[in-house]
Amino acid sequence: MAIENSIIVPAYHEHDNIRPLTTRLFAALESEASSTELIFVDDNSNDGSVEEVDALKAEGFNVSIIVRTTERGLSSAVVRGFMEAKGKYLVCMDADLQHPPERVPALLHKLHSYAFVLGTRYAPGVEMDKDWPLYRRIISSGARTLAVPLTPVSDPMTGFFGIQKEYVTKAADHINAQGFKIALDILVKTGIPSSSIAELPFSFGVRTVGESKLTGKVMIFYLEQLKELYIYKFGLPAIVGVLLALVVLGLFALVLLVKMVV
Ligand SMILES: Nc1nc2c(ncn2[C@@H]2O[C@H](COP(=O)(O)OP(=O)(O)O[C@H]3O[C@H](CO)[C@@H](O)[C@H](O)[C@@H]3O)[C@@H](O)[C@H]2O)c(=O)[nH]1
Ligand SMILES: [Mg+2]
Repeated sequence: MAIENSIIVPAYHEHDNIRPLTTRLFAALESEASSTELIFVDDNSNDGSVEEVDALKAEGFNVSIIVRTTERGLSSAVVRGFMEAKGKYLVCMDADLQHPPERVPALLHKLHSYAFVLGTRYAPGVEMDKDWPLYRRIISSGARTLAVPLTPVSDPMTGFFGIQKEYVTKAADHINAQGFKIALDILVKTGIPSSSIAELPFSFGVRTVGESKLTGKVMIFYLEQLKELYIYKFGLPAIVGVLLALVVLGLFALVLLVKMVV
């Protein structure tokens, strides 16, 4: 059967999550399983992930693994997976089961009618796992606030989303594959209108096996990515103009304050 759907999973040291993700995903897909491929994009983890994928393939699952040896990084791994995908409908999700495979069919269903479907953790009826650490919640909401001027979506930080392949192809030359926030980059660079974007609430789980790869370096990458996206969206002169206006307003307020006090 022709492949309609491609599920792309960036994976680094995720050996223990590969089997549960694959079996849960294909079980959830039911009749759509035969038209779906699952692609892991691994950065030379050397942890038995390749052998696990081979075993799953031998059991009949349509799963493959791309092993990159000269590149590293979440977003560039996703871009690589998108480029290799055969399907018209592309889904990106994490390997660590924080994105429930059982929500993929609903996401694919919406993707038939919308160019972009965003898995959101900020919607009525869904919740963060209570065990998600407070410091991660604070970082996430700060990062989310900084992205507000860039996109109207409720969860620009999400790593769980779907996109029709034609839109990736159009944006391919502009996507910044450096950082962790590929959904945000695609949303800004493709300029997909709000009317073509749907949201799908999901409950964000806690990683139970393996470790998060979020580091200070990743946060710096995020700030650099934001700078690039602001310039991309609003243009450098507009950004400089707003900054200058803020400085002038600040000085004006300071002068008023000094006059009131003196
Ligand atoms: N190939 C590859 N995969 C990577 C790399 N770094 C991380 N990954 C994979 O990318 C996924 C997310 O990485 P985590 O380490 O689990 O990230 P997180 O801190 O839990 O962040 C997640 O939550 C965010 C929301 O707060 C998401 O926005 C983000 O995309 C990610 O899903 C996992 O499948 C992980 O193996 C890398 O350098 N290379
Ligand atoms: Mg994670």
